[in-house]
Formats: sequence, C-alpha cells, structure tokens
Amino acid sequence: MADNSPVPIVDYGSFLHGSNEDKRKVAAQIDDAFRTVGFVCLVNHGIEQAKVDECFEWSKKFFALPTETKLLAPHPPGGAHHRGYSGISQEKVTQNVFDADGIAAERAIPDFKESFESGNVYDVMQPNIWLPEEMLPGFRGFMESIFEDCASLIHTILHTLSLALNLPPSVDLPSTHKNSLFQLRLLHYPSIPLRSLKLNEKTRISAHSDFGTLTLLFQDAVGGLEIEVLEDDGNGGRRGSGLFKGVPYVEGGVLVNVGDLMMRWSNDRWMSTVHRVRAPPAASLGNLGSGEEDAQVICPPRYSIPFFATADSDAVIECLPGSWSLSNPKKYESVTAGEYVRMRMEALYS
Ligand SMILES: O=C(O)CCC(=O)C(=O)O
Ligand SMILES: [Fe+2]
Repeated sequence: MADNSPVPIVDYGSFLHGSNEDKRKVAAQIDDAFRTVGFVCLVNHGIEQAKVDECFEWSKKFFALPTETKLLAPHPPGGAHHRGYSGISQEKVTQNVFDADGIAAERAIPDFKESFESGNVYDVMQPNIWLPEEMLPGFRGFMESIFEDCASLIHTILHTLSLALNLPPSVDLPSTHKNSLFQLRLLHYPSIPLRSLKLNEKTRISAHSDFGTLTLLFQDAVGGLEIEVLEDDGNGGRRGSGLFKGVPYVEGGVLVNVGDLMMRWSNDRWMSTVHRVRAPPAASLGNLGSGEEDAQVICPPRYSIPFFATADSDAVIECLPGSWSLSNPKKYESVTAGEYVRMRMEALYS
C-alpha cells in the first residue's frame, strides 16, 4: 500500500503474464482489497498509458466545446437512456435513496460537474448519442475503441475474481457479463472557488456508491477523490465508519471498485464503498488552501473517467458459492441484474 493511500496497489502484470501461482496470488490480493477497502489500484493493467492520456485529451476537447455544441448530443430526460451530454448540475447521484423526498434532500447541494456517457455499440436498449462527426472528428472512433479496452479489462478482472472464490464453471463471472452492456463516462468538474466547496455550497460529486458490479476509475493528478474507511461490524463483516480518506493519483494506475450489485452477489464479502469528490488536497493547491486565503483560492478543474460494468440483465444474482456457509448464511434473495439496475437508474433522474 502506498504510504499515503488507503487503497492497496496491486501489480496486475503478474496476473496477465505470470504463472498459475502468480495468478492465484494476485487473485488473493484483490479479494483482500475488496473485502477490507472495496477499492484496489491496479498498475500494469494492460491498457497503454498513452491511450488513457489520449482519452483525457479528448475529454478536455469535448468539454471545451461551446454548450450549444455539446447539447447537439443531449442526454435524454429520465434515467432509462443513459447516454450523451449532461450539463452542469443536471445529474445528481443518490445514495440508496429511492423515495422522492429523500432524493430531493440529496439534490439540495448541487454537483458542480458535467458529463458525457457512451456505451457498447451493440447496446440496442441504450443506443449511443454522438455529436455530428464534423464537430469533433475522431472523438467517436476513439471512445468506441477505448470502450473495448475497458470492457476487456473488466472481463479479465472477473476471471480473477472467479479464481479468488474458486467458482465452478457453472457460475463463471465473465459469462454473466458477456453482452458487455457497460458505460464509459467522461467527467469534468470545472474550476471553482475553494470556498464554495469548503462551505458545501457546491460539491464535485456527493457521497454515493456505484450500483453495478465493478467500476474502473481513471483519475487525473488534481485529486479530491475520497473513500469511506471501513471498520469491523462486530459480526465478522465490515461497515462504513463515516470517516473519509483521500485517494492520491497513482501514475499508470486504474482504480477498481466494487458496486452494490457485486456486494449483494458476494453476500457482502466484497464491499461497495461510499466515495465522493471534495476539494483537492492542500498540496495540489500550492498549500494555499487554508485560512484567510481560502476566499482567493480557485480549485483547478478535475477530469476523471469512470467505466461502469454490470451483469447481463438476465443474469441471476444469487449469493456466489464460497461467499456463504451454514455459519454465514445468504443475506439476499436472488434477483435478476436487470430488475435491480432498473430500479437504481430510475432514481438518478426524475
Ligand atoms: O470523479 C471521480 O473520481 C468519481 C466519479 C464517480 O464516483 C462516479 O462517477 O460514480
Ligand atoms: Fe462513483
């Protein structure tokens, strides 16, 4: 673990290129990270850094376009079709809140961000929404290509997790994600006075957990991502402690975190940890971020690229073998991934 990071760093190269014994070791490290932290940082994950850097460059070019242009690829209203551009403060993540009052309360502090979502080119339920090609030539082709790289990494990580639990071929995790109905999100948090973030007038992204199975998260060096530290729940499990810690940028690293559906699937073995984006740490603000000077300090913009994976909608989410026993019985009824995700998506927009 890096000295100042709550997230363990794992060399995934030894899963990709190592012996069977190396693979088992990496599987055990990721299993341990998912049990204790809910996040892991993979280095040597196989996606070229140059390609990740290029994705950030495209993201910057996209968000730098005039608003009228970005709105040529508008995110449709409602939560059922999650593609295209959402302007600042249009989307608000919710944390396990399904009732209308709860959602309204969560929306009181606006998220100061804009986003662009794209998905699998074969997804007929949620077709992509692109700008006319001449507005940003090459953008679409690049996003379609990096989608493939991220989807393939997700499948490989699912193999690793199957190995961690010694799953029988009948419940092999990659085969439950064979349609790769995933979502690539470009996020831009514009520059903002530090004071506004510190006073909670605005936030970058409020505390939430992700609702699918796994998320990849590429972040830039600006910082500000924080995860909730987990503690023992006294029953052999873990729970959120209410305390948050910053997750520093790791050159060449991709964060991987567990979503709610995977937590349920694993009978709470792997934890879907609450996270948020707040003010960047003082160090990345040139140590100006304190006291009197707060009013003057402007936080630099942050760009991040989450990639959300979920299971095929007909996949039956039934506590995985190895995640329950007589002394640790199943906590959840089985549900299809489709039923579960639909309920969560609908809470996002209304
Ligand atoms: O910007 C970030 O690093 C966090 C993004 C995130 O958590 C999300 O979009 O679900
Ligand atoms: Fe998230």
